[in-house]
Amino acid sequence: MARRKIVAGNWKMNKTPSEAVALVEELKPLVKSEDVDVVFCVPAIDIIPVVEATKGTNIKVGAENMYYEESGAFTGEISPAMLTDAGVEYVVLGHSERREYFAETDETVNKKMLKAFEHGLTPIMCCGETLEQREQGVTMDFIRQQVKIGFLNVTAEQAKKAVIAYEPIWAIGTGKTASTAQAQEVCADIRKCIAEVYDEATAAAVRIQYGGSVNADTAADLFSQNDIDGGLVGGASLKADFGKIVNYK
Ligand SMILES: O=C[C@H](O)COP(=O)(O)O
Repeated sequence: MARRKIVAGNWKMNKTPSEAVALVEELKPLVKSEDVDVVFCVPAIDIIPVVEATKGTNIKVGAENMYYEESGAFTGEISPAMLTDAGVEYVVLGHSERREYFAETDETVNKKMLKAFEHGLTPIMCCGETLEQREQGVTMDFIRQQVKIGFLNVTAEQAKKAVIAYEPIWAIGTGKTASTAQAQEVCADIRKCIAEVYDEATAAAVRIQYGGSVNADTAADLFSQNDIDGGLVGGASLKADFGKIVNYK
């Protein structure tokens, strides 16, 4: 069965609540699609107004992070139940910016993955190598480790619903997109890794996005690769171009 494409915008730390609503209103008519799942992953404080503003559209709302505990004395954190209660369906986990600036590790990402599934949230688990790792030829060893630890104790049934975002760190926010061949090669190997950990059926079901300077000019080539099922888009998700990326065909 063909995998359904999924194009998600990661707004990162951009847009106040009122700006968020204005952006949703601008993008709403542009991101209509019958064939593509469209997700807006927004800052925590924007979630409630964005859920409200996207009602009745094809747009799903995602969070950019969450904590792995149910509730309690974890000042500043957001629980999975808070997200689901607010109408969130997706959650970005282990973005490289969180790994770099907020000390996220493969182990904490794994805890978050398990908790997200427990609450019926769909994780978009990010992985990707640095430029140094690519130059040293250890890209796949590194990514395989991120994927294997991230999916530890995740069942095959859960894994089938997961989204993995391959984001080479050197391509994020740099304007330097990975070539379609580079992106396809890594996404295919991630799928192979999932097949080794689980089975072919699970590997065939999991959706793998590419992320890193995706724009309206590069989306069509990238998203038409065999193992690339859409994109996780940063900068270009904050402008009208996002509509062109969703409707890349
Ligand atoms: O999550 C999105 C990625 O970090 C890509 O960001 P970018 O499209 O601005 O390069």
